[in-house]
Amino acid sequence: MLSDPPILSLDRLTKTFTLRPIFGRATQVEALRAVSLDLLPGRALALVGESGSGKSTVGRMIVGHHAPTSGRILFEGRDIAELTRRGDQMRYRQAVQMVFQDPFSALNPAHTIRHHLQRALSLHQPEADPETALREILDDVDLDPVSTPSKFPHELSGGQRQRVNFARALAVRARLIVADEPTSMLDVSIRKSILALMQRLKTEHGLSILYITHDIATAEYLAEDTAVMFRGQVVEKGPTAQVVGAPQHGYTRLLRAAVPDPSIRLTGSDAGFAQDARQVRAASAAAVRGMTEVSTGHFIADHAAGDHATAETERADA
Ligand SMILES: Nc1ncnc2c1ncn2[C@@H]1O[C@H](COP(=O)(O)OP(=O)(O)OP(=O)(O)O)[C@@H](O)[C@H]1O
Repeated sequence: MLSDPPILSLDRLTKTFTLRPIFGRATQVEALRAVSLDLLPGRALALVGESGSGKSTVGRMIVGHHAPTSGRILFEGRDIAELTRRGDQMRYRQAVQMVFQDPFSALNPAHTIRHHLQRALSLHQPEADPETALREILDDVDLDPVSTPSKFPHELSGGQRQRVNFARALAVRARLIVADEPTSMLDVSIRKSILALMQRLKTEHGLSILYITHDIATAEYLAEDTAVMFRGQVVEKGPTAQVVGAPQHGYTRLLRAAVPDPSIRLTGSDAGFAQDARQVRAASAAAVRGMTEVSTGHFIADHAAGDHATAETERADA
């Protein structure tokens, strides 16, 4: 599996937003700075980082909501900017589906679940018997195939609505799901079951998943590979076991330390740790010049400036 070519690659993807206030001068936000990532078929890649690190911008660019300022998005080796034929664009839009944080946002409150799914099924699986296909797809996402079709979105729980969103991706025969914080608006008690559903879609349906999250602990559950973002750059990436289990970049260690895991001990006083955290963040925000492979497939960023501060902090943490 490791030798399979990526289903999706980001090649030095950069996005600068220009903010034009009514008064005052326009300002620029560098949301993404030369992000390069590979997602392998049938696997999950967790894109982890704090709020504002650029994760959602990556997801939105993959599904075409924003055009890159520079860099490329390759789907099965083809630059999506070069998909100029309408048929190719439609196939891409079908193959890559997004599931959002708010399970309500993609559902029309005026329509039943049957309407949402059967429309997708009739367009993308015209050969299938509509009722059988509907039942199977609801079954696939653990929704009751008898009672669910006639319900409206507001009659379902948040977790059930999110299941409908995944069912819709199955209905259009998606190959890649971009799941942007798909559990963060759900009750803690059902988050794990949605992660389990995604795990099953990956293993049983061969779907590839870009799992966007601020919660590094959940990456371990779902994703074979993890990339950590900070201030629009990837600072560490590789197999989740290494990136989350044995992080090498100062920022990832900081993110990991914020996980309430009793096996992680912070040395020194809280004040000392906060001081270190500031140093690590300052160093990690510096431009990434390249990546160093610290073990097979596991890379950490080399920063243009501030490397010294990062190294010092890591020694202090060790
Ligand atoms: N449409 C936009 N116009 C201007 N700035 C934007 C736009 N979208 C995102 N940004 C800015 O880009 C940066 C990255 O935002 P993004 O939403 O990608 O981060 P994130 O890691 O997904 O955070 P969150 O988890 O809070 O959504 C932020 O500084 C944000 O304010």
